[in-house]
Amino acid sequence: MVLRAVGMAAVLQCLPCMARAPLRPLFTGGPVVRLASGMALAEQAQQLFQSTVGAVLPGPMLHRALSLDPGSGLLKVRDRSFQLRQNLYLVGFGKAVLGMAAAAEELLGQHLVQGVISVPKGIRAAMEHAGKQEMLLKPHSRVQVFEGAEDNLPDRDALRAALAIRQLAEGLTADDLLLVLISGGGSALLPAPIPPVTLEEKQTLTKLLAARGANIQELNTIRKALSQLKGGGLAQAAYPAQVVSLILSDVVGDPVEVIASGPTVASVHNVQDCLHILNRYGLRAALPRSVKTVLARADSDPHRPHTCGHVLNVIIGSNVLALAEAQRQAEALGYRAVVLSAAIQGDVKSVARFYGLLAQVAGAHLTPPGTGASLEEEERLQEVAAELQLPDLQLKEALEAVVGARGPVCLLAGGEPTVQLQGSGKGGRNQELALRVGAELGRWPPGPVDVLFLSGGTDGQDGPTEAAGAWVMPELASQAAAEGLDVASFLSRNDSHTFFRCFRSGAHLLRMGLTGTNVMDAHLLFLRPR
Ligand SMILES: Nc1ncnc2c1ncn2[C@@H]1O[C@H](COP(=O)(O)OP(=O)(O)OP(=O)(O)O)[C@@H](O)[C@H]1O
Ligand SMILES: O=C(O)[C@H](O)CO
Repeated sequence: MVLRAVGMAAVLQCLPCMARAPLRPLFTGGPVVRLASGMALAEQAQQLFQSTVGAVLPGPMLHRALSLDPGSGLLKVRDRSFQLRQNLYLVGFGKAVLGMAAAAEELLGQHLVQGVISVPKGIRAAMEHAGKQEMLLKPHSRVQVFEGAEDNLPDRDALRAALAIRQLAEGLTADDLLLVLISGGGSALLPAPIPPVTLEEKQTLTKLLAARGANIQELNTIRKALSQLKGGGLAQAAYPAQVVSLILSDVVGDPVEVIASGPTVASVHNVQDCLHILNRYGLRAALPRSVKTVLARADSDPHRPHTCGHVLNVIIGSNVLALAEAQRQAEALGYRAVVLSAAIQGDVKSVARFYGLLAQVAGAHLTPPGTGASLEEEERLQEVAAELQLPDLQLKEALEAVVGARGPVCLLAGGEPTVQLQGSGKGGRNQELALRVGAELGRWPPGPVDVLFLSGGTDGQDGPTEAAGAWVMPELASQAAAEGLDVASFLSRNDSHTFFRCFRSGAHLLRMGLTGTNVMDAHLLFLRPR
């Protein structure tokens, strides 16, 4: 009751501040802690986040992955070469594909005959508005653009795009090379249900599975079984042309068969796998007749599984790559930097607890004996880490590095925690994580170490908000209380964005607009002994 009253007061108090607070650009947030270099810790954190995103922007990624010898027309992709002679075709689907296509056309345009891409509704206008010309195709581009899949759901526009992509692929010959640009969101942007399954039926099934908690592997296994193009179908349609897929990963572990439902990767799943998943989420009994028909047919279909021997699938950007760049930049700024994990998953509350304990334990290693965490906290940290089951976690290595550092430390991680929505507030998983970590950090007595935690979505948009994420320090809860903002109350409503818009007039929000890329989230934890 008390909490609710405080929360309402805070919201009311917030409204005027939201009305008058202008959106602050990145780098102008209220710096509080200064490093020896003179640059504020908050500024460094935001700069590092920008570097993380910068490493996986479409242009730099494409240029790293491809090289063209203009004289001979020889295209090199990794250790493979392809002869270009006006025989190049391009298709693409995903949230980051507009910028990828622009970069590809700039690099290979002289050989490009035709292209078709399927990208999210409104993305061209958003990029134009943000002045990101490098993400836009040139006026006389050979690439036809379809916009669709509003709210990340397959729709009629995306279906039209998928049919145009299929048509282009089916028209190719053995002399042609098909460049396929793939990024997250590609599944919804390439719907081509196998008849008699309809778009509406596929949409309903996808929504039901997602709402009942199916993970992306499960969801995409079902999508593949019901699609003409997913699970290797696109590669099959393009045969006998050579196919090169350039993939920007938005899935932990970069599994090519899962990202955008692997349209150029032969599916290894059978009907039993699908039935198992449908059973698990209580959907088997209520399946539409059309879905049952397609699943029943699948086992005896001579065209499946698709063969993909003519395909080269290449991951050109990922969370791992982005974190590696952030680590390099942090070390250039004088930090001892360690990548903890690129596979952070699990409930946001446990993830926040993990970072809170990590900050305390690492902080203790940086301060004189007796001023920091106890053995008990170290054990709690190990327990929480074990519960999260992060396959690639380098916790021991990170703590050893902290012990050896005796100076500023930056621990980096990435992935995609989940938020179980309970309230009707406005937020995203990054802002919620940051707010929860802020609350955790405030629970410990402050040691002689400055601490800052930042969480940001590399696509620049955290949930349905205009911010990419937020950054926090241990003083957050007490400073918020002084402004009449109760952190727990905002958290109970999943209202992290409203909190950060109010707190210090939005100074802790990361605002960079849509970045044109998407490799999940980045988490940066800075510790600096005073
Ligand atoms: N009020 C809220 N507070 C916290 N998290 C929220 C809130 N509303 C939505 N979300 C979370 O935001 C996520 C959806 O946002 P977003 O589009 O950024 O993620 P996504 O669908 O995983 O796409 P991408 O992988 O491109 O980032 C969901 O995980 C959802 O739980
Ligand atoms: O499109 C999809 O399937 C998801 O974004 C995972 O890549």
